[in-house]
Amino acid sequence: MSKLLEARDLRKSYGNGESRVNVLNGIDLDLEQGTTTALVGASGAGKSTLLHLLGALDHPSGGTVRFRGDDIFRKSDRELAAFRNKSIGFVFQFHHLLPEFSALENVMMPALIARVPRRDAISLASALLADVGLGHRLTHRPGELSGGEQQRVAIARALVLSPDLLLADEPTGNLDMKTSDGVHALLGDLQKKHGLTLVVVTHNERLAAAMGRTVHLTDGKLELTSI
Ligand SMILES: Nc1ncnc2c1ncn2[C@@H]1O[C@H](COP(=O)(O)OP(=O)(O)OP(=O)(O)O)[C@@H](O)[C@H]1O
Repeated sequence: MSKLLEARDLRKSYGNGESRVNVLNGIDLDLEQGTTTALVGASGAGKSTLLHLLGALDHPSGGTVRFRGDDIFRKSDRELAAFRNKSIGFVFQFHHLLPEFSALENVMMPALIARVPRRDAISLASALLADVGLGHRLTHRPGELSGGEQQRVAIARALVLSPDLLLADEPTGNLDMKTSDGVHALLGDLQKKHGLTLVVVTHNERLAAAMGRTVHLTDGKLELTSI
């Protein structure tokens, strides 16, 4: 197995002086290519903060993240944005689909922004929507879809530029249990099909245990709780 990502002594603080809060206090984490990691921890433990650093959405206060050996925070902002668009897909609890666009258009959007030719973007997006079980909902707008279906569209959108790493931050946080199980199962299937490296933040320890290894964030440090 080859290493996709290596975080070392990753630190993040917010605020200054007396209002300074140390959220991450030296995180070491290795992600092997094609593996799934569930990230669990209490509310406010810093799970989203860590995911944002792994996905280069924010800069750490200290430490390094190497992606295929490349120290990502040495890149300029412009290089970092290009790296992120190419290599990392994000799924959030609130998926921010564009309400006035169809499912197909929502999934195509990152591809069009990345200047993928329209015809290719349509076929990529249609295939991904079929993969997430929505091949029959291409022209529906988000408001015409259920919560679980909307999250499936968001997952398809996250995959449209073929990322190596998919980061999902409580993707089932506002779904009922049955729908959550379906979305987690889908993430597992897509991880295998696309050979993705997947990190999923979840409060649901039952789903976490079913996903692969679990790492637990507590007091700003990570503990491996299961493999
Ligand atoms: N931009 C920010 N400025 C200041 N403090 C922040 C900022 N972002 C997060 N924090 C603080 O960092 C801590 C960790 O937040 P984070 O959202 O990473 O936790 P979490 O484990 O994802 O929580 P939850 O499970 O409730 O989503 C919290 O105390 C939060 O208030």
